Amino acid sequence: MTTVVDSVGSVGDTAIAVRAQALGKRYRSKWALRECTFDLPEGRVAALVGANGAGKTTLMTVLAGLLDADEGSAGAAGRVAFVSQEKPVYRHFSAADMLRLGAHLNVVWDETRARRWLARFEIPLDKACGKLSGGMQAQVAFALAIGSRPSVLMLDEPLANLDPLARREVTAELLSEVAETGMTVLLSTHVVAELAGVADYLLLLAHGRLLAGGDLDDLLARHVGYTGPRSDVPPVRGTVVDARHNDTQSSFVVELAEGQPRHVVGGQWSQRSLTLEEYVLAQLEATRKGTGA
Ligand SMILES: Nc1ncnc2c1ncn2[C@@H]1O[C@H](COP(=O)(O)OP(=O)(O)OP(=O)(O)O)[C@@H](O)[C@H]1O
Repeated sequence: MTTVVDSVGSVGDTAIAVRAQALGKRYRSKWALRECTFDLPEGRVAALVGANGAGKTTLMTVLAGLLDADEGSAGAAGRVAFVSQEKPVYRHFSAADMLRLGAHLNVVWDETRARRWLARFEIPLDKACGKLSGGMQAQVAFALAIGSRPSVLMLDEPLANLDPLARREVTAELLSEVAETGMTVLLSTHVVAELAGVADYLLLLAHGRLLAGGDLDDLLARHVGYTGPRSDVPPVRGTVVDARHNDTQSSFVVELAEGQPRHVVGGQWSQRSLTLEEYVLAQLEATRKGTGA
């Protein structure tokens, strides 16, 4: 069971908002999550990514304390709010009714903040939620979560029902909430490209296991793309995450060892930094081929 306490510990000077230790969850005999260990520092915006069925929803549900773990432990510091994929709202309630419910159910309630979110996205207060679009209903669910002033906000695929403009606006609003309140955000998504510049921490799940986790800048700094003449090996030492070849050309994604500098590569090779999406795709592809970590 997730322990919600004032503090779940710190690493050096950094307070930890969410800690998972060897966390495991199974449905009957099938493990959906296994040996999941990470420390998410406070004030971060963490992207939880992975293929369909990787275990993202299971992880969030366990972290939110709505499902018991079968192995290991999890803890979150302070108040946790969780918005599930279904973005639950009562169909016959208006947004204003939902806010009243939020005020009634939450120990801490910030009406101004919740109303500000609804106003920002022009959600009518008096219309029954059942008559709002899917994206608008999602905004009502977000407003409720924001109004509860969580220390840790977990959102399961928050961008799924939203149009491209709304997705950009929601991520921008989340960032400003983080800046104002210092809360920690964990959000799962398949729209990885849109988290560039938003997420600063990554949790990458594959088949229920944590494939990679950590500070996004660190992860991206240690993974480099190389393109050059057809070759079985890359032009640098390191772990090959992904390799692609055609008759004349080879491309590699290489994980450099910690502290290993990026050397200048020979004339026919070029190197480049990866985008978040390229990094995630390379890792997922490697797992699919069975070459990944
Ligand atoms: N209630 C359940 N009963 C049985 N198996 C389940 C249940 N919920 C999830 N699973 C299984 O657990 C695994 C992880 O599912 P989960 O929903 O956590 O993945 P996900 O990464 O969130 O997937 P998606 O991206 O498709 O939402 C899958 O194999 C899924 O079939």
